[in-house]
Amino acid sequence: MTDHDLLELRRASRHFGSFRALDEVDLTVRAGARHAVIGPNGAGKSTLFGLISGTLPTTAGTIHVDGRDVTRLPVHRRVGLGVAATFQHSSLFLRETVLENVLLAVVRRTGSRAGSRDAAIAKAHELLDRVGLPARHGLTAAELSHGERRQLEVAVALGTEPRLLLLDEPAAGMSPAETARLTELIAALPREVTVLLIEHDLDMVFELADTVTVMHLGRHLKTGSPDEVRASAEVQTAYLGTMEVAS
Ligand SMILES: Nc1ncnc2c1ncn2[C@@H]1O[C@H](COP(=O)(O)OP(=O)(O)OP(=O)(O)O)[C@@H](O)[C@H]1O
Repeated sequence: MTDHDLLELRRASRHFGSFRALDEVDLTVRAGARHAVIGPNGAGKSTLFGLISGTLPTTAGTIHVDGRDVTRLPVHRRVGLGVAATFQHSSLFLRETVLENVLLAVVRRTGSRAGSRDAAIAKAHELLDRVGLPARHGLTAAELSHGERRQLEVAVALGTEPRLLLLDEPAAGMSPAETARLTELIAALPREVTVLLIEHDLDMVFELADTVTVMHLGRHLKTGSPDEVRASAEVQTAYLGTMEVAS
């Protein structure tokens, strides 16, 4: 399960006009990894996620998931292959209940076969338990705190039974207590779920990640273990004047 490459980008590029937001990026994510992507603002991290999830077309290069070329597949086909994402801008249905939000994802994955609704509801409750929102199922998503909404987004993403979970700044705007809870939640995910995480909170990154990729100015700068990345002079230089790599 965890001895192969789940995601492979080769020379993946995204240009906006003449601007190279992502420039020939190679990235390999092992199955079962907790792999973080970090880099200063504008490094191309969100663009990279857009290419992997399918919300942004690639200008050049290829993307493979489990050996299959997904470069030109639309988002829903990638979801069907097990790629799920949470984004910086929430995609929750705010007027629906917390349970309905998760249920929609579960049903989208399993289909709405007669007799399967009870199982889907049970699954949705199980996911809400897992993300720490068991008592919130009857509230609308709008009634949740910011941190709880991020937890719900993770439950919605898990509802599609992903093999690859993309988390785009999940701790953005969270209190330290909420970040700690979210970190625990991600750490407790089963290894069948490979996690690719963009995060500015470097404490969270270095606590969770077994592999860290550093992006800079649209290019891949370095991939290594947290210790290798922390010790890298080129990484320190890239961050100079923006933020420090946590020690
Ligand atoms: N639709 C667009 N049109 C033009 N330029 C864009 C577009 N989207 C992103 N960019 C540019 O591409 C570069 C990379 O942006 P991206 O959002 O991927 O960076 P990031 O590393 O995620 O940054 P942050 O940490 O601030 O979220 C930035 O210079 C950004 O201004």
